[in-house]
Amino acid sequence: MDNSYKIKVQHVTKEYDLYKSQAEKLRAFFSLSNSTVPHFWSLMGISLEVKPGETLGLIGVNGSGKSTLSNIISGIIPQTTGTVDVRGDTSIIAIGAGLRGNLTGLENIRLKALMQGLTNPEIDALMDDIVSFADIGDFLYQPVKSYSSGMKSRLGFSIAVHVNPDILIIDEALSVGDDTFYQKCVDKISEFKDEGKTIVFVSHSLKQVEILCDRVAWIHYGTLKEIGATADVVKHYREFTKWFKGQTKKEKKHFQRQMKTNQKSFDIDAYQKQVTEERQAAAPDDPNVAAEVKKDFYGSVISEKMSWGNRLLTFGVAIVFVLACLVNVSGHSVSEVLQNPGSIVHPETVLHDSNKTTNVK
Ligand SMILES: Nc1ncnc2c1ncn2[C@@H]1O[C@H](COP(=O)(O)OP(=O)(O)OP(=O)(O)O)[C@@H](O)[C@H]1O
Repeated sequence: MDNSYKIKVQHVTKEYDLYKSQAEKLRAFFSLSNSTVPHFWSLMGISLEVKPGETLGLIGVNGSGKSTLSNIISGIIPQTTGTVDVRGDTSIIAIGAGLRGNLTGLENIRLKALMQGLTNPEIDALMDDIVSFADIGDFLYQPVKSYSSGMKSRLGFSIAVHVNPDILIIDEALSVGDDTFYQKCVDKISEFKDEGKTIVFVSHSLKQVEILCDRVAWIHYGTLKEIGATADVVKHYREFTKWFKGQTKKEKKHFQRQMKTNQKSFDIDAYQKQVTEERQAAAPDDPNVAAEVKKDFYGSVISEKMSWGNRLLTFGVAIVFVLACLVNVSGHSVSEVLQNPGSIVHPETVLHDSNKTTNVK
C-alpha cells in the first residue's frame, strides 16, 4: 500500500443546483430538464494530498470552498466527481459535525463516541475528561440547540480530541472560543501533532495557521490556487488580500462577480477532457487513459441526480401505491376495481359481472 499520503483528493468537484424554492426543485424533478436552474460549482477540480502526521491548513476568502472540501474529506457530504482516498486505520472526526440539536450535551457525547466505535465502558472512562475539557457547566444537561456557537465548538472539540481519532478535521473551531479555551485547544492540537496524527485545519486566522500548519492549501473560488510550505503560501495569500483591499468598491464587486460567474459556467465535461488530454500527453502509448480518467471522475460517486428511468419508475411506484390505498378504502376487490375503476370514486357502484354495473343504493 502507498503510505506516502494519508488523504488523497483527486479531481474533486462539488456542484449545487440553485433552486429558488422547494416548488422549483419539485418542478425540476418532474420536468425533462433542469437546465433553467442555475448551477454553482463550489469546487472545480481539487487534487491534493495530506501526508501522514502532517497538519495541512486550508485558507481562502469567504465562500472559496474550504468547508465544502473539509466536509467532503470527512464524508459529511458527497463530492460530485472525483475520488477521496483516506488511508489506514481511519477514524476521521470533524469537530462541528454530528451534534444533534435535540439531544443534551451529555447525550451527544455518548452518541458521537459510539459512532466513533467506542464501547459504553470506554465512554464512561472518558466522560469526566470530555466534560471537564468542554467546561460548559450545567449546559451539559440542556439540548444542544440552546447552545451558543462557542459552546457547540467547545463540546465538539472536546469529544473529537478525546476519542483518539486518526485524522482530525478542524473547521473554524478555534475562532469562537475565548483565550483560555483557545490555548487549551492549541495545546491539544500540538499533543496530536507530537503523536504523529494527521490534521486538516480550516481557518481564517493566518496567525493560527502559521503556528500550527506544516503546509497550507490556498483554496480560491473553487480552485486550488497554491499548496506548499506554510510561509510561502501565507505570504502569497497576504499579498492577494492586500491587493484586494486596495481595490475600489466597484473593482472588488467586479472581481467577485467575475469569480462567481466562472463558478456558474464551469464545464465538467471540458474539465474531464482536459485531464484526459494531459494524461494522454504524459502516457501516449496507454490506450486506457480515457477509461481511467472516467473511473477517477465517476467511479466512486453516487449520482445525486436521478436518471430518467429511475424517475419514471419512482412515478410508477407512487401511482401504484396511491391506487392500492384507494382500493383498500373503497372496500372493493382489486379485480373489481380493475374492471370498473370508477368504483373507487363512486363506492356505491359495484360490478356483478364483467358487462354490467348495478347501483346498490
Ligand atoms: N448547500 C449549498 N447550496 C448552494 N451553495 C452552497 C451550499 N453550500 C455551500 N455553497 C456555496 O459554496 C461556496 C463555498 O462554500 P464554503 O462554505 O465551502 O466556503 P468557505 O470557504 O468555507 O467559506 P467561509 O470561509 O465563509 O466559511 C459558497 O459560495 C457557498 O455559498
